[in-house]
Amino acid sequence: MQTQALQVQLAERSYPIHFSQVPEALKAEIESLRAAGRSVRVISDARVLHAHPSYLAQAGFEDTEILSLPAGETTKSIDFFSQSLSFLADAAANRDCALFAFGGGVIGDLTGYVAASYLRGIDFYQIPTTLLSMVDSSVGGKTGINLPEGKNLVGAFWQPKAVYIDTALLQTLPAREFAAGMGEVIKYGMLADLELFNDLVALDGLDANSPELAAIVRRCCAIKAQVVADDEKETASSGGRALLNLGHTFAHAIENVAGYGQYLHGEAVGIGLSLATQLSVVLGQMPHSDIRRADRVIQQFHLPTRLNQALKISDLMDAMQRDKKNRSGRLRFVTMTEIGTAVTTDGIDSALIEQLWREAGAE
Ligand SMILES: NC(=O)c1ccc[n+]([C@@H]2O[C@H](COP(=O)([O-])OP(=O)(O)OC[C@H]3O[C@@H](n4cnc5c(N)ncnc54)[C@H](O)[C@@H]3O)[C@@H](O)[C@H]2O)c1
Ligand SMILES: O=C(O)C(=O)C[C@@H](O)[C@H](O)[C@H](O)COP(=O)(O)O
Ligand SMILES: [Zn+2]
Repeated sequence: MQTQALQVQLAERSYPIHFSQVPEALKAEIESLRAAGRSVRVISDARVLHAHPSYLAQAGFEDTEILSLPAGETTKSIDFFSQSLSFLADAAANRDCALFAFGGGVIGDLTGYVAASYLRGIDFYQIPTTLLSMVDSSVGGKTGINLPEGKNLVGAFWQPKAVYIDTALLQTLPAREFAAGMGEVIKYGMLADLELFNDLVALDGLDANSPELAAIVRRCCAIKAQVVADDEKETASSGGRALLNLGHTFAHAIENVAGYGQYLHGEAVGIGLSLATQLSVVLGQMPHSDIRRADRVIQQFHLPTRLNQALKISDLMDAMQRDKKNRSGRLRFVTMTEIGTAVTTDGIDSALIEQLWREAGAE
């Protein structure tokens, strides 16, 4: 198994993703920051700190001020953004403050946006603690919070200085959260890596103890690092970073309309991947048999492919109108031409999307 760091290549904003001897590497990082006279602060959530009460101290963070926020999607909000800024301002943190996110995607996205905003930008580091944050959210610098009107509507592209991935932290992750992370793993297979998709199909299951886990996490990070290096701020006129949004036009609408936290992000992505596959089939880009192929793997990892409650189609369509990929008032979707190859697709008839929602259990 490869243990050396991966590099996200972004010229002066390049950074490493560390995978081995993480507590030791973190300790060295903290020592070097402190030796340079810099202050260190951490934002985390109560559940993570409860699950790993001594991890930070062992990784060199003893005597570090830690802001512990409530766990869950509703923490990715203006209120907790404001509270996090006050945490830094109350301590008179300077521009040399290094801010660490210790948690899942909620903490990573929020902390990154706090770092992007405080004093117009301070350094931040990611220590992801969920599968989802290890394979996706800790890499790439999309930071932000939700608004009542839509997911991730406020934020900034702000790259971390380094990412420290320690899969041992996943030992305490609840099974439902592990499954949610698999939503993004399956997404990577479907958008860019048929071999990964087929490897997932062949697995009996996957959990924190599986010998295959470390290589799968690294593979997802490598795909993301490449896509981000090629199109950091999602400005490509087609394809590019937007492809990482496979399934997300549907998923974000579900999360928003059902109420943040009702569906975990990865669960909504499971439904979104199924719908993106159906859309690709209806557009004549993939054979009908791929619907079953996709749904099988999504269900194999304990994720839904249909809604568990009847959301209103009109609300879902409204939420989609606020998707950041849209251009000139027109919806833009990510579809596939085959499993393992994604493309951006514009100009889809909204009646077709409404029909897909209906089949997913909306009304
Ligand atoms: N920035 C990006 O590129 C990107 C990518 C994907 C998802 N996201 C965002 O990430 C968020 C979802 O992240 P998430 O799935 O990590 O959710 P999360 O951060 O809410 O964490 C999930 C739950 O697991 C708990 N937890 C975390 N680590 C634990 C551990 N090791 N042991 C026990 N419990 C633990 C948390 O307290 C929380 O209750 C969404 O807001 C989504 O929009 C962002
Ligand atoms: O990093 C990206 O780019 C992604 O799209 C990764 C997604 O998994 C993630 O959910 C991201 O937060 C979605 O971003 P958004 O721009 O659609 O809000
Ligand atoms: Zn996502």
